[in-house]
Order: sequence, then C-alpha cells, then structure tokens
Amino acid sequence: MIVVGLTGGIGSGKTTVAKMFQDLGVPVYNSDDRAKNLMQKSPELILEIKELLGEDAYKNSRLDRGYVSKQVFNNKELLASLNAIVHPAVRKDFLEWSKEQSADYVIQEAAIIFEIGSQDFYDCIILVTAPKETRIDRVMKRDTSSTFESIEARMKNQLSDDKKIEASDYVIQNEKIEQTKVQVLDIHRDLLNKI
Ligand SMILES: CC(C)(COP(=O)(O)OP(=O)(O)OC[C@H]1O[C@@H](n2cnc3c(N)ncnc32)[C@H](O)[C@@H]1O)[C@@H](O)C(=O)NCCC(=O)NCCS
Ligand SMILES: Nc1ncnc2c1ncn2[C@@H]1O[C@H](COP(=O)(O)OP(=O)(O)OP(=O)(O)O)[C@@H](O)[C@H]1O
Repeated sequence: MIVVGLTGGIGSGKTTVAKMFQDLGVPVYNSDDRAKNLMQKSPELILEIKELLGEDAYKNSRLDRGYVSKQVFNNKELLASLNAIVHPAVRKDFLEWSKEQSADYVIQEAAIIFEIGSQDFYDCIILVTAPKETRIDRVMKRDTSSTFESIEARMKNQLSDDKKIEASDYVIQNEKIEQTKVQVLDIHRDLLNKI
C-alpha cells in the first residue's frame, strides 16, 4: 500500500482536496483532527502538555485551543516542544489506522510534514497551494473569530511554498474549485498507474 502525504499552508485547501480524494474512495487520515482527539483523550499526552504549557492548557478538562495557540504560535521553541510531544503519538495512531485499510493507497493529511522533517515517511507527497491573500481570506471567512494576526502567526511557523514545491511530487493549485477537481483526478489516475 502506498502512503501519500497531503500538505499545504494554512487555508490552502488541504481538507477540501482531501474530501475530493475521499469521494474517489481513498481512505484519508486527518492529522489535525486526530491530534486534537489524542490531546483530549490520552492521559500521557495531557500530562506532558500540562507540564509544557501549564494547567491552563486545559479548561474544564477540555483542551483550550485559544490558549495553546497563543502560547505556541508566538514561541518557536514551545511549538517545537509541543510538536515533539504530539507528533510521535499521531505517527503511532496513523500506523494503527493504516493497518486497518485495504485500499491501494491511503492519504495522511498533515499541515506540517516538511516543517518537522517527516517527508521520508511518505512514498509521495501532494502539496496544495493558493496565494497568501486568498488563504488568509478563506480562513477569516471560515473561522469568523480568527484575526489577520493570528493567521500570520501560524504562517510564520510554516515553510514557504517555494521550498515545499521543490520537495513535493505533485502540486495542486487550488483556486477555481473545478480546476482543482481535474488536478485531483489526474493525480489519482497517476497514483493508480504506479501500483
Ligand atoms: C494549537 C492548536 C490546539 C490549535 O487548534 P486549532 O483547532 O485552532 O487549529 P488546527 O489544529 O485545526 O490547525 C489549523 C491549522 O493551523 C496550522 N497549524 C496547526 N498546528 C501547527 C503546527 N504545529 N505548526 C504550524 N502550523 C500549525 C495549520 O495550518 C493547520 O492546518 C492545534 O493546532 C495544535 O495542537 N497544534 C500543535 C500540534 C500539532 O502539530 N498538530 C498537527 C498535527 S501533527
Ligand atoms: N478552491 C476554493 N475556492 C473557494 N473556497 C475554497 C476553495 N478551497 C477551499 N475553500 C474554502 O476555504 C476554506 C479553507 O479550506 P480548507 O479548510 O480545505 O483548508 P485547509 O488547508 O485544510 O485549512 P487549515 O490549514 O486551516 O486546516 C474552507 O472554508 C473551504 O471551504
């Protein structure tokens, strides 16, 4: 089974593209969602996160995403430490999930692949891109409580598209949705031909 990494900067359209692959029958693992699930349920992770960020990281036993975001996206060292706690747990969870799949290929959607140096884990990588202004605009429309500054703070912790394009096997330019669908279908056919 081929393991495909699907990545892209904030608001590029990773989840939108992932859904298109899902509609073609491809199993997709969403790392952002699974990570938050693990951060909510795993006693070991909860302990480590509280040690790193303090008791305030959880409010009424729920991960306080606003608090955590403010802490880590303005402090590269803290973010690296949080990544180092969460990433191994997500990797383990993904491997367990992938063993249950029987498709020709599976996709792991992950916002950070190159940023944490995990690119060699994948047989190939699909990058989703869109202009920076479009991405900010999309996130602000989707998450009405987000601000320009909070989105920029996340962007500053992500590699530039130029660097990621060089290191990716496929690049999807996600602007007009109909054109995105065509690119997804082309990649799907190409991947099936490789199997
Ligand atoms: C800080 C948290 C709680 C914020 O939660 P929130 O629901 O607001 O955002 P969500 O997780 O859905 O991520 C949305 C986007 O933020 C950006 N982002 C999230 N984590 C990171 C990160 N570690 N580095 C850079 N950008 C990130 C990505 O563009 C991502 O697609 C959460 O993102 C988190 O815990 N991140 C650190 C753990 C991690 O690396 N998760 C990614 C999966 S391995
Ligand atoms: N081609 C497109 N045209 C118009 N809107 C789009 C397009 N692609 C995605 N969107 C919208 O933009 C927003 C961001 O897309 P999506 O959630 O797929 O991005 P993401 O990369 O997964 O985001 P994040 O990094 O925040 O997790 C969503 O509201 C989505 O519906």
